[in-house]
Amino acid sequence: MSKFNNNQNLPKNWQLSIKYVGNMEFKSPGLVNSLLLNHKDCKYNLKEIEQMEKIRVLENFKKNDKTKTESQSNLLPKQKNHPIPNSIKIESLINVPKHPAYPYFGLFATRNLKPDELITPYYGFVTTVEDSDDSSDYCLRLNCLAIDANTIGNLGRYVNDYRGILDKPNAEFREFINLDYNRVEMGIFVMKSKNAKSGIKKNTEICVSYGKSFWKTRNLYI
Ligand SMILES: C[S@@+](CC[C@H](N)C(=O)[O-])C[C@H]1O[C@@H](n2cnc3c(N)ncnc32)[C@H](O)[C@@H]1O
Repeated sequence: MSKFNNNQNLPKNWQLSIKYVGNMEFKSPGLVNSLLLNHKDCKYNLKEIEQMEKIRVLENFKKNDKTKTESQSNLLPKQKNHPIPNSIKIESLINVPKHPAYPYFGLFATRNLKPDELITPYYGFVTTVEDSDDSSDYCLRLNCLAIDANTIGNLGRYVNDYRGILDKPNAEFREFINLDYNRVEMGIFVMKSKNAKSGIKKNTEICVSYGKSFWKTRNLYI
C-alpha cells in the first residue's frame, strides 16, 4: 500500500502510486474562490452561471448508485468526499494489445448510462494555469485554474480519447455547478441526445475528445 492511500477504499485497478482523492486538492486555499458562485473573486459571469447545469452531486450519486461517502483528512473545511461511483470502473488494457492506450488503462461503464448523465467530476491537484505542468497528460483547464490528475486524482483521470477506439466520443468534459459547494467544477458527462436509446451501454469504454491540440503537441492523430 502506498503512503498516500492508507485506510481508504480504492477503486478496483487503481494504481497505488497515484493518490486517490474524492475532491479537488487545492495548492493553496484561496484558489477555490475563483470557482465559488457567491465570492467576489468568482471568475464566471451571471450568464455563464445561468447556462451551466446545477447538480447536487452527492445526493445524485447516492440515489443512482447507493454509493457511500468516504472521509479524508486534508480537505478544505466543509469539504466532503465524493463517493467512488459504482457506475464506472477502471479496466486494465494489458490483454488488449490492439487498443491505442495499451498496456495502460481505460474507463468503462458498469451499467447503461443515460444521455447527459454526469459520469464523474474530474478531480486532481488544482493550481493556477501559470503554475501548471504543460507536459502533463492529465491536465484540464478550469477558467484561470488547472486540474492536474497526473499524481493525484479520481476515476476521471482514466478516461481515454476516442481516436482509434470509437467512431466518435460518447462522453464530454463540461463545466457544471456542484450545488454541494456552490462552485463550478469540471465533469465528464454522457453526450447529450434526444434519442433515449442512446447513452452509453454497460461494459462500453467511455471516451471523450481531448481536442486536436492535445494530439498535435504529441505528434499523434494529426
Ligand atoms: C488522461 S490519460 C488517460 C488514461 C491512461 N490511458 C492511463 O491508463 O493512465 C491520457 C493518456 O492516455 C493515453 N491515451 C488516451 N487516449 C488515447 C488514444 N485514443 N490513443 C492513444 N493513447 C491514448 C495517452 O498516452 C494520453 O496521453
